Amino acid sequence: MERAEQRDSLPDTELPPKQPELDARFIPDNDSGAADPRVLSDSLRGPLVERQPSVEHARYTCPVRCPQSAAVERSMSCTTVSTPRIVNDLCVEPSTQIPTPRQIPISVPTNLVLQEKYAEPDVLMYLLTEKLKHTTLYCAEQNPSLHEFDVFSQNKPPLPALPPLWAQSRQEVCESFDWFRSYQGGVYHVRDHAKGYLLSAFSSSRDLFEHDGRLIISHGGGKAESIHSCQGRSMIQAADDQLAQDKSVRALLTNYRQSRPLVLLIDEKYALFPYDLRAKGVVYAVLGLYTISHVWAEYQPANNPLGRVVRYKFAFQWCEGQGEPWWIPHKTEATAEEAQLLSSRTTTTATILPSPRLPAKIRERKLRDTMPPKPDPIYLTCIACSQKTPKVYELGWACLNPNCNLFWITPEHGYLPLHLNYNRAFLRLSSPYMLPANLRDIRPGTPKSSRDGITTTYPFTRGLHCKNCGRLSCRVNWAYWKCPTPDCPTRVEAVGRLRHAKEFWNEKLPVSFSNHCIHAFSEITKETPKLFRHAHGLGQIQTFILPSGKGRIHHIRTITPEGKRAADMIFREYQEHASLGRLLFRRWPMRAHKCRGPLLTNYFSQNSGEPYQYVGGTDNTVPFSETSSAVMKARDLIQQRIHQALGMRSEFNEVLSAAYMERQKMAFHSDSERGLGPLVAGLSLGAPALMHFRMHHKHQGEDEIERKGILLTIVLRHGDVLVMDGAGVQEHYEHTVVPTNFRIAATARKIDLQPRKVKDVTMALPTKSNPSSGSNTYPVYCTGK
Ligand SMILES: O=C(O)CCC(=O)C(=O)O
Repeated sequence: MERAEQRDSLPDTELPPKQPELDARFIPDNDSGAADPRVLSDSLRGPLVERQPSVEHARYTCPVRCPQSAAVERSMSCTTVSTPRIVNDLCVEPSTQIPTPRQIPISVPTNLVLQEKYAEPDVLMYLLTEKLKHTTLYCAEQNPSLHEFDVFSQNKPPLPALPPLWAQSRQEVCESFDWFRSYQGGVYHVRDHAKGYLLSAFSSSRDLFEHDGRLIISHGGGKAESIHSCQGRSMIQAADDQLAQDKSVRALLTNYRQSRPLVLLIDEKYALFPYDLRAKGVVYAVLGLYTISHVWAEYQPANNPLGRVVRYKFAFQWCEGQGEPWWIPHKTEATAEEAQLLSSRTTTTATILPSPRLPAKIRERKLRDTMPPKPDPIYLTCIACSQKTPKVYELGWACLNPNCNLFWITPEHGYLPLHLNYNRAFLRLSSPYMLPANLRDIRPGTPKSSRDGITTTYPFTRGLHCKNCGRLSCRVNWAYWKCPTPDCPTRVEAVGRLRHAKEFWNEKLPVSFSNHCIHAFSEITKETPKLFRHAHGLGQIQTFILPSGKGRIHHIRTITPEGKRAADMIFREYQEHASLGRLLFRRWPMRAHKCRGPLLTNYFSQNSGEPYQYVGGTDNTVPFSETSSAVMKARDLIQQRIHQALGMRSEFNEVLSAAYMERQKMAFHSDSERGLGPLVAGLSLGAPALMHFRMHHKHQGEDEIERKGILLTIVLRHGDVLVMDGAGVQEHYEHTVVPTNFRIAATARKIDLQPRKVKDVTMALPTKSNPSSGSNTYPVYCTGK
């Protein structure tokens, strides 16, 4: 059962999701209690100086001076509940009445650091409630009640109003907001510059949200420790140094050099944002445009053999010209002090108003920070590499160029320690960056009807920005866009003219062959093509034979124009009925995927006849008696062609109709739902498509070519019928269909009508490199016995 979820590949640019980083400061010691040279002491070891581990370096002082101990040795980190644990710089003595521990695996975000990857739920609860009010912990346990702890959101005030741009799923953002179209990475970059940057849970030390969010410091560029799925097994990939030439870092550095603004977004896990987004049902919110005011590199502790990694840090400053950040409540009257500050500022546009909510102490600090800079120079030049580096930390200046021999070394104190405070002068806002007028409004426009009446082009696949509630959403329905926020009335009709098949006759194929291509390693053979006669002329049949009796694939083509007439009429009828609402083409949520929030199929579909669980199940099924006549005509034509060309009688009781707009496709999958008959046949209408076959991921061997390669490609044209003949085709192969333009397909199957029962099956999930990798378990229906 590997299907609907795989049909809809994530965009090819995507990377596996970021995983939380572990903090190497607290890796348990070896049994002897002696310091492990691999583990960082309180000064991070650099590449040049070999330091001998010493007991002194193996001790940490508890910064909150808890009553139990003033200093905790790393060697004390063990798994018993009575032992002190070190959590995010806090020495924590768990309560003695903790009930029997039950070990559960947890994934640890960077701002909650446990010594080991296992902890008892009660200890976690204790830590969370008693010590870590500002921490979000995501517990990857099976028990849904323990699935997510969000202690921080409990302590944040609810978001006072909806943001001007927000969404509930990553797909909603990516499909409707051109500044951020990365499904899994945190940096969206195009042609070497960054357009969008997502702030999420995986923060690192000294990430900051200052000046009410006008200054945000974050580490960017990936390479965090991550968990990868490999043939069903999870494997940890250690964190690695970020390099200036890594794609994301390089793009951000380009923005910095060119003072090119980019958009910052947050999700509801971003702990430094002062409001709880979830209170308003917001999962993603667009903050606005920022420029990068400073870039530097740091050592961060990491769970890798060196115990540390290089991380690039970026200081993002709010661009003036966008008005006041939307999350700052409007202030009615400025105090005399603030009025003075306002008049002293050089900017002519929006100015900083301290939020009325902020306590007086913070207001004072803000005022101090925004005073004109003291003579203290922020940037100094390194004597070794001649690069200018800002004085980032209070302790002293250090070269922060990771390629320099003096990286991370201060002239006065040697290696910088782990615990560092920022130099306050460094945190002052730099001179404001004024946005060019054309950038001041980043809200997407409303979809426009096209002048030529064609509404199947790529821009019409994009989502909607609701002018009423600010929600970004996907286009779910064929006939209209609708804002999904309950009670929001926004609806935009998508009326377009019907398209004729002949408009696609001259579509260019992205391949050099015109009918098919068999890979040399595939062992697939083909029979000599045969002609056959049908009511309106001649057709041709080409049969491909899969090795070891795994099945056959028949490509039935109608070669005379008269033969295409039936297909022309069905194509037209499909479109008419879809625009009249007699055929409800829509996109369906997939049940297993790696993205946050629901993920919709890439194409529109409607199922007719018997329920087909893969795409929408019974929700997406209209009985044949009520379905559009286009569907019934498509089924009849498929059955006729099979009879005329192959001499076989077939009677299909289910038809999945799929409509693809420009750039939409169905990703690799196999039609192996239990209860499906061995014959699956599809009619192609409209633009041509490439249908590729490759080995099923279950049967992929060690051989790289066999594993990755496409073994057979068939060009499907308007009116063609493609028949997959034999259960072995689905068992051993996967297929994908990539249309060149607007296309409709009707795929018919015979579904066993025996009562079905729910059963757990493991199905694969799409990834960038292998759309069928990974696994996940969810209930599907299958035949009884
Ligand atoms: O012809 C198409 O569009 C692909 C249909 C298909 O692969 C399916 O429905 O399983």
